[in-house]
Amino acid sequence: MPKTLEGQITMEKTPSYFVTREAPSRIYAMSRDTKLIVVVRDPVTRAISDYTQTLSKKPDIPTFESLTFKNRTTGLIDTSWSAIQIGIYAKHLDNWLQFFPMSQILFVSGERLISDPAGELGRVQDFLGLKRIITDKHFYFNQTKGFPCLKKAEGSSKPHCLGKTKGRTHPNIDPEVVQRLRDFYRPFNMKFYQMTGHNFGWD
Ligand SMILES: Nc1ncnc2c1ncn2[C@@H]1O[C@H](COP(=O)(O)OS(=O)(=O)O)[C@@H](OP(=O)(O)O)[C@H]1O
Repeated sequence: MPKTLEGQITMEKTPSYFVTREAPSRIYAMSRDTKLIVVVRDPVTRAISDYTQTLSKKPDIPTFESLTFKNRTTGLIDTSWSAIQIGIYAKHLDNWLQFFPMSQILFVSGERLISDPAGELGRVQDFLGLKRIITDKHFYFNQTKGFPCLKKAEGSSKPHCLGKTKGRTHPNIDPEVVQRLRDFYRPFNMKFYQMTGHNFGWD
């Protein structure tokens, strides 16, 4: 991490930190005052999104449905598959709470980041002790992209949407498999809502 002067905030983003066993102790050893921000979305959609990303790089992988189960007949879910494992948020959060208090962790709703980006970024700015500089005025909904985009990119006067790898069309997944995954995640989601004191509305 670069050195940070008084009055500056240094940010670093790595999606895999949240699910990496050693990350909390290492970050704690670096600075126990670090504020942590995690974007979470419905773990079922997250798993399908994860699969879609892998599929775009390796088109020959097995179907989502076959990777989901250890045994399709018994309906036993393969929790060792990372696309499934990452969505067990309560388990990962437990690991972080061994080192950091909840007051130092902000969970941003991935769903609200799309439906109300300014509102969600308002929470981020408050959490970081910043003035609410980014507001509704900075966003517009781009019909072609199907997502909110910035009216002006940093250092430019032109609108800016995220790239092609963000907001891909997901493949259709067998609704029975989706339902089985919903049932699988429900208790973990409930635990996560309890731990964070926030109902993310995934059920
Ligand atoms: N404004 C805007 N534009 C485009 N996409 C948006 C936006 N806000 C949130 N999202 C969602 O971000 C998802 C991709 O982010 P990732 O977390 O996969 O990115 S990362 O590669 O792990 O950093 C991506 O997931 P997919 O839809 O599965 O591609 C989007 O749903």
